[in-house]
Amino acid sequence: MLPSSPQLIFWVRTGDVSSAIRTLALPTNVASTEIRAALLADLKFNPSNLSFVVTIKDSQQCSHPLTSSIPVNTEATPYQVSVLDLPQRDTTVISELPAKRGDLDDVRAEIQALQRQICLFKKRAGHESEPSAPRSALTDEEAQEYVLDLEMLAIELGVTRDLGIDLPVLRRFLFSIKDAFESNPGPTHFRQSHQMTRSVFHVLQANYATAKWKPQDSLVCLLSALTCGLRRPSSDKAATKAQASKTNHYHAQDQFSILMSLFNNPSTNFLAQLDAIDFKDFKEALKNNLSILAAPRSFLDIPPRITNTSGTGEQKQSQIPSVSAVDRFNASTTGTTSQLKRRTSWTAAPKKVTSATATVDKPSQIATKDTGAPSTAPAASRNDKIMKDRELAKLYEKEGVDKELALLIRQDMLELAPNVRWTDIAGQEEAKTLLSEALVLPALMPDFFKGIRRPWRGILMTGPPGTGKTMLAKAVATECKTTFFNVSASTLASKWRGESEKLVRTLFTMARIHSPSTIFIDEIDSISSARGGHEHESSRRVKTELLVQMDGVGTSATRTANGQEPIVMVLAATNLPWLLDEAMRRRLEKRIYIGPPDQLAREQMIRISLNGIRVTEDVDVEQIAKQIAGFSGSDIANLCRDAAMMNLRQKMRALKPSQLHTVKTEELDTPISGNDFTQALAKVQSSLSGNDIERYEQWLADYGSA
Ligand SMILES: Nc1ncnc2c1ncn2[C@@H]1O[C@H](COP(=O)(O)OP(=O)(O)OP(=O)(O)O)[C@@H](O)[C@H]1O
Repeated sequence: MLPSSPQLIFWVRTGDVSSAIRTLALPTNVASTEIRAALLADLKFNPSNLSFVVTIKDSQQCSHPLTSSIPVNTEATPYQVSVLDLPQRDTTVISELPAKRGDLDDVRAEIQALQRQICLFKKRAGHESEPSAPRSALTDEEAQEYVLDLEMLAIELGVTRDLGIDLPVLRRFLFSIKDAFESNPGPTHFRQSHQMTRSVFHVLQANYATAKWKPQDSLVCLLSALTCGLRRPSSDKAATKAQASKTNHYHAQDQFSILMSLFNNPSTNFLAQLDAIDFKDFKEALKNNLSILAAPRSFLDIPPRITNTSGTGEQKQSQIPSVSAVDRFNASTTGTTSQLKRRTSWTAAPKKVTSATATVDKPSQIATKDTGAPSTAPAASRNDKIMKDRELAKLYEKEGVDKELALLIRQDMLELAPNVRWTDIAGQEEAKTLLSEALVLPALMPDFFKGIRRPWRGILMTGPPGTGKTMLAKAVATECKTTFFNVSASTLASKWRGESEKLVRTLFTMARIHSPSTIFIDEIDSISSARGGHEHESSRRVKTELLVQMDGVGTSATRTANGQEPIVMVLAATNLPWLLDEAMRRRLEKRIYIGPPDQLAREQMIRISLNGIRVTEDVDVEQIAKQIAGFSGSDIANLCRDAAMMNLRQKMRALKPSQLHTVKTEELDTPISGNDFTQALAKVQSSLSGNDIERYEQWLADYGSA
């Protein structure tokens, strides 16, 4: 049975499964790299033989206390000790013991820290187990995450494929279980059930081949673990009545009837096979669910053989899962309100239908209706996206990416389509060539770009404000088809204080996963100015983490799907290069100057700015460009904007307020004239000074590398 109160679960993960099994005296058929046991949490360090003693009770609490001495002087993979705090859903790795025999004091300190943390966890768990402790409801995002995760487990085991179960059916089922948990508050929560299901999955995966289980057995296993917290109404009639009146009964019916629609023939020999496995928690859960399956008539007031299309009036309603969460989920994966509306109306419809064939849609019907259109193409593309998301989620999990931070990074920093092309940028030819070479060639010839030819770890773009540094970074991402992470260093240091180092780590891990990627760090000076006594401790730590991560770029052990080293280019920009400290400067190996545009680039810029706008013949672009020598790119953009508005402003000024509403666009949309430019030129000044430029040139002469 699932624990009714929060518990600590102690995991010992080792690289060598057999040695862990030996060491912990666990049953040998638990052939998983993750060995689970309820924690008695006696962890003592024995300095005389450099070992720690862990005493573990099995999950039935105290039937087989296991005491074992685990050597910490192993040369093997380090032991990783985690505490899983069930109500919190997170597994917290609280310590990683040294892999090699180190300094005795280090090991002792490590163990002591571990003990302190276990105490803390215990206290917290004790506190949270008080009956009055409120249980936080699942957010939509969490629910989506769990459901996606569970779908992935089912897919990974191959059961969906082997049983031909449509994903929409499975998803509706999973959401209905989640809903049932929420409206049927019991000792167990959906979060715990999800965690339980994961544990079951690991055992299933390890035994799948050897035990020769049928796919439906595995799926029953997973679903049983998931639903075991949902108790069927007690045999006590009064209690049953009370429960039914609270609609618990119907929620249980929901999950049961869908389960039945998936498995009309639950395996009969399954329990016998299961006896070979010492995994009491889920065996108990499974028994509960199989007994429900075996007694449909007593539990549900419906005919014994339930198919997707059977049922009567009220049962029909009860069998329709609560799909609001499904809709929200699907909407969030496809992102269109109209589709959401269509689906909502579809899901609401069966309640009104009285025909005996309208209870639960067949998988094929659901697949079609779910897209809101008869065509299968949108469904295919959405499925592609879901599969892609799933693969990504798997990779994130494999690489230990914190899900919440990943979400924040995706929301705040990941720009999917910057949509700036090289041709949108006037001049800066050298920078364009250098940037595309630095990124494109290593991707094309990874074998060549090794050793001394390894790609640049980082490139610094420096120059006065408004000269196109940000545009260049975006164009790199568009033209070189890389994933683009746009990070403002000052935001990183301020907004994320406390979490910033972790954020930096997560950012780089994600960049490797999404390789080839560009991480653009604007205003790098704000995070990496030369160390001074006044430097904030947390900024210093963020900077250090950034340096560490940049060192890892190009030397990562993480490989892409095709076995290549991930390509992550750090592109930094600053208007104040002289503030950069030496450590950062060294890592930004290529340092290039993005200066104000020359005559040709200014002409180009004017043409780009006026693209699609009518101009009169007296506009002499070459002449204007000469007049604005020393202007930055953004100054030129402002000039053109001003010139384009000049005529309009004058016309608007001549109109009375009442005429403003009736004036036609064509009347205002007149071509830009040479005179407009003359007037605009009188107003717009260059934002750059000669001294500034000299300072950049001096810095580039000292430290530049392009
Ligand atoms: N070379 C250029 N080609 C076309 N437009 C440019 C160019 N340089 C600057 N601009 C214009 O100036 C605006 C600002 O450019 P951008 O933000 O890339 O400059 P920046 O060098 O990153 O400035 P800052 O250092 O202030 O962040 C752009 O939106 C664009 O309109």
